Amino acid sequence: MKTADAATIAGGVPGIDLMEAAGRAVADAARGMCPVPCTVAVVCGPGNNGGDGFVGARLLAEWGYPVRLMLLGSRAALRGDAAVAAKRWAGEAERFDAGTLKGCGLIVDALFGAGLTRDLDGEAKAAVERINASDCPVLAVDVPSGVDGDSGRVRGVAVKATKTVTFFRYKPGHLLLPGRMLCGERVLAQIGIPDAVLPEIGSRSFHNVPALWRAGYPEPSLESHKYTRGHALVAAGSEMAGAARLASRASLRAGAGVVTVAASTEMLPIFKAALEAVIVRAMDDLDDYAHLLEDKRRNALLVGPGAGLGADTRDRVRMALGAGRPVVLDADALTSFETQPRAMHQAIAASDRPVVMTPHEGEFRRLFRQIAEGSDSKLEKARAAAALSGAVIVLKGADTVVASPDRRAAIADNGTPWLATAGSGDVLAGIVTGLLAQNMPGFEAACAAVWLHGEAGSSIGPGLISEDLPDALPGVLKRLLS
Ligand SMILES: NC(=O)C1=CN([C@@H]2O[C@H](COP(=O)(O)OP(=O)(O)OC[C@H]3O[C@@H](n4cnc5c(N)ncnc54)[C@H](OP(=O)(O)O)[C@@H]3O)[C@@H](O)[C@H]2O)[C@@H](O)CC1
Ligand SMILES: Nc1ncnc2c1ncn2[C@@H]1O[C@H](COP(=O)(O)OP(=O)(O)O)[C@@H](O)[C@H]1O
Ligand SMILES: [K+]
Repeated sequence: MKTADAATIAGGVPGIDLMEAAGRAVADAARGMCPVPCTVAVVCGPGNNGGDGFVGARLLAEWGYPVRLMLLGSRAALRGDAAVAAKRWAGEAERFDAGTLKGCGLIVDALFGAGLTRDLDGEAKAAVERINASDCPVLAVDVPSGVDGDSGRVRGVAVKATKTVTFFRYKPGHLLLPGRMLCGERVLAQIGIPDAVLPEIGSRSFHNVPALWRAGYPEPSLESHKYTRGHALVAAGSEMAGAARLASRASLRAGAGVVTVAASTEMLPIFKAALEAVIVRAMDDLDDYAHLLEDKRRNALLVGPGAGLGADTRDRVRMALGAGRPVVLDADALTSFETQPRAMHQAIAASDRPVVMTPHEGEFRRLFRQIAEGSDSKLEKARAAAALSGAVIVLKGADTVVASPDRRAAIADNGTPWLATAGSGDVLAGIVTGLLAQNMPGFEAACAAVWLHGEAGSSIGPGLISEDLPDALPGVLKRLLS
C-alpha cells in the first residue's frame, strides 16, 4: 500500500485527496449502518488511519450526525495528511477515557491501520478493550485496530468490528484468520488508486477468486473424447475405502474423462459396487502399482486418501513422483513421511511435473515442523513450505492458502464451517487430481479446486456430508462457466 500510495501521488493525485476519499468511504459505510442519525464516536490514532477518521467525522457532522471525536495522542503531534485532515475538523478532539463511549450509537475505529508496528499496550490497548467492552456496533477503518494486515494475527489485542472498510485491495489480514473474523462484514472501497500501480507493487499474494484461474479452466470441446479429458489414477490402499471412493467420484465430477481406482483384491467389490463409472483394478503390491503406471494415459496420480501409514505408502509416493506425471499427495501419503520429510522433498525435486500437497494444519506440522513453529503467518508458512519442498502447498482450513514454489499464493474465503466433516479433504484431493488430469497447471488447479470445494460446501450448508460434495459440483460449475 505504501508503494501504491507513492505511485498514485507521483502520478499527480495528492495524498490528501486519497485520504478524503478514504474518509468519505468510511462516512458512507457509517451512514449505511445508522441511516437515522445517532451519536457517532470516532476514535482516532496518531497516524494516517486517524486522518481517515478525522475526514469521516467531518463528513458525518456535515450530514447532521452528532459526532464525538477522540484522539489518542496530541493534535499537535499529527503529521502530513493526517495533520491537514485534523485542521479541516472544526470540532474538539477529546481525550479517550472510560466515559466517552456512553450514549453512542456507533463507534468508528480509526486507531491503527497499515502502520501497526508492534503489539498494543498501555493506552492503545486500554482503548481497544474499551471499544470491545461497549455494546455498540463498530466500524473499522482499513483493518480492526490490532490486527496485523500482513498476517491476520492479533498484535496483543484487537478491535472486534461489525464492519470494516478497506481501500483498493484486500490485504492478507482481511482473509486470514483470526483477522477475517474480527473484520465482520468487509467493504472494499476504491479511492482513486489506479490499477496501473499493480505491476509496480508486484504482489504475489492473491484472493482466491475465479479471475485468478478461470482463463485456464479446462472445458471439453466438440472434438473431445474421454481420454483427451485426462485419466486420473487413485491409489486406494487397504484402509478406509470411503476416502478413495470420495476422491474418485470428485475427480470425475471435476472433469477427468476416466478415473481408475487401484485397490487390494479383497477391497475390489466395495469399489465396484459403489462407483459405476470408475474403473477398478487390483493392486496388492508395488509391482501391481508399477504395472498400472505403465499406461501413460493415466496422467494424474493421487496417493493418500485411505492409503495407510508406512513403508508401502512411502514407496508408492516415490513411484508416483518418479513416474513423470502430476501427483497429488494427501493424508497418509504426507504423514508417512513424518520422520523423513527430506526424502519426500528429494523425490519431489526429481520430478519435473507439478506436485500438489494438501495438508491440514496437523499434517503440515508433521512435515514442516520448523516452518510451522517459526512463523505466525499462515501465508508465509505455506510459501516457505512450497519453497522448501518444491510442491504446491494447499494448507487447508477456513482460510485455505495455496502456495507455489514460485512464491505465488492465494487465500480462500468462500468455504463454510460445514466443510469440517470427515472425508471433505478426500473430495478436495480428488478435485485437484481431476483438474491436473486435464492439464491445468499445479497452482491454478489447486486454487480452482479449493474454490470449487468451498462453493460446493457453501451451496449445501447445514447437514452437509462429504458424499454430497461431488454431486454439488455440476451446479457450481454451471454458474462458474456460464
Ligand atoms: N497508503 C495509502 O494508500 C492510504 C492510506 N490511508 C490510511 O493510512 C493508514 C496507514 O497510515 P500510517 O502509515 O500513518 O499508519 P497508522 O496505521 O495510522 O499507524 C501509525 C501510527 O501508529 C503508531 N503505532 C503503530 N503501532 C503502534 C502500537 N502498537 N501502539 C501505539 N502506537 C502505534 C505509529 O507510531 P510509531 O510507530 O511511529 O511510534 C504511528 O504514529 C491506512 O491504514 C489507511 O487507513 C488512507 O488515508 C488512504 C491512502
Ligand atoms: N471451519 C472451516 N471452514 C471452511 N472450511 C473448512 C473448515 N474446516 C475444515 N474445512 C475444510 O474441509 C476440508 C477438511 O479436510 P481434512 O481436514 O483433510 O478432512 P478429512 O481428512 O476428514 O477429509 C478442508 O478442505 C478444509 O479446508
Ligand atoms: K483501524
